[in-house]
Amino acid sequence: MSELLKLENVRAGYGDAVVLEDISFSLGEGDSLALLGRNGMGKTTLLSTLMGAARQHSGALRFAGEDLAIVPAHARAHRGLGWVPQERDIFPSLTVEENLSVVATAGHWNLQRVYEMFPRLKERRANMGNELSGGEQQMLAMGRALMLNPKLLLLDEPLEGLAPLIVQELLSIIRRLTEEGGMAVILVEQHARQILPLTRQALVLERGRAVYQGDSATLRNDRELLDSWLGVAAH
Ligand SMILES: Nc1ncnc2c1ncn2[C@@H]1O[C@H](COP(=O)(O)OP(=O)(O)OP(=O)(O)O)[C@@H](O)[C@H]1O
Repeated sequence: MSELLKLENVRAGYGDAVVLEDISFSLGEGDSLALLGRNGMGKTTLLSTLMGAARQHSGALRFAGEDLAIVPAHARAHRGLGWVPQERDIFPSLTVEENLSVVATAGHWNLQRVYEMFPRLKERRANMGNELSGGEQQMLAMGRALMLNPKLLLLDEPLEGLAPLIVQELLSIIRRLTEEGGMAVILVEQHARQILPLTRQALVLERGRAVYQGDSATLRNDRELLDSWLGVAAH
C-alpha cells in the first residue's frame, strides 16, 4: 500500500490556542482509519487541520507526496481531500442533482455511480436541498464529496442524530466505500462499536493527544481499552 498521508508530530489549534499535540500517523492509498474520542477531544480539529481550516503550529503534514502546509485551504479539495463536515453544508436552494453536478470533477465517481451508491438520491434528484430529511442530507453531502473524486474522504460524525434505519443504510454504504478500495477514508465517530468493524486502523484522541494507535480489530476486542477511553457508551 503506498503512502498517501503522513503526519509527524503535528501540533495544531486555533489562533494561538493549541488543541492537538504530537500527532503522528500515516495512511496508505485506499486505507481506512476510525478517529475516535469523547466530545471535545480534538477529532474535528484534526480534520480541520488537514483541510487548512485550523492552524498547523508545527510538525509535518504530507499528502500525496506534497507538504500540505504550503497548500492554501481553498486548493486542498482539488488536491484530493474530500471533506464531509458535521454540518453537511449542502446548498439548500439547489436541487439534489445540481448539488452534485456543481462540484463534479472527472474520475471514477460521476452522477450515475453516485446514484447507484445512493438510490435515495436518485429518487430525490429534483428536490431542493432544504426538502431532504437529515439522512438524505447526509447522503447528499457524501455524494457531493465523492463527485470531487477525492483520494481521501473525511467523514465527520456521519451518523449523528439519524434514525436507526438510516444509520444501518449509511453503515453499509460506508462499508462499501472502505472495502471497495481506491479511496482512503478517515471516519470520525462517537459510536466506536459501529464503525470499528468498517476500518482497518484506529486512533483514539484524549485531550488532543493520541492514546491508542493501531488495528481497529485489536481495539474492538479490548473492552477495557474501549471503556477507559471511550466510556461504556462506545456502543
Ligand atoms: N473554531 C474554534 N476556535 C477555538 N477553539 C475551538 C474551535 N473549534 C473547536 N475548538 C476547541 O477545540 C477543542 C477540540 O474540539 P473538537 O471540535 O476538535 O473536538 P471533537 O473531538 O471533534 O468533539 P465533538 O465530538 O464535540 O465534535 C475543544 O476544546 C473546542 O472547544
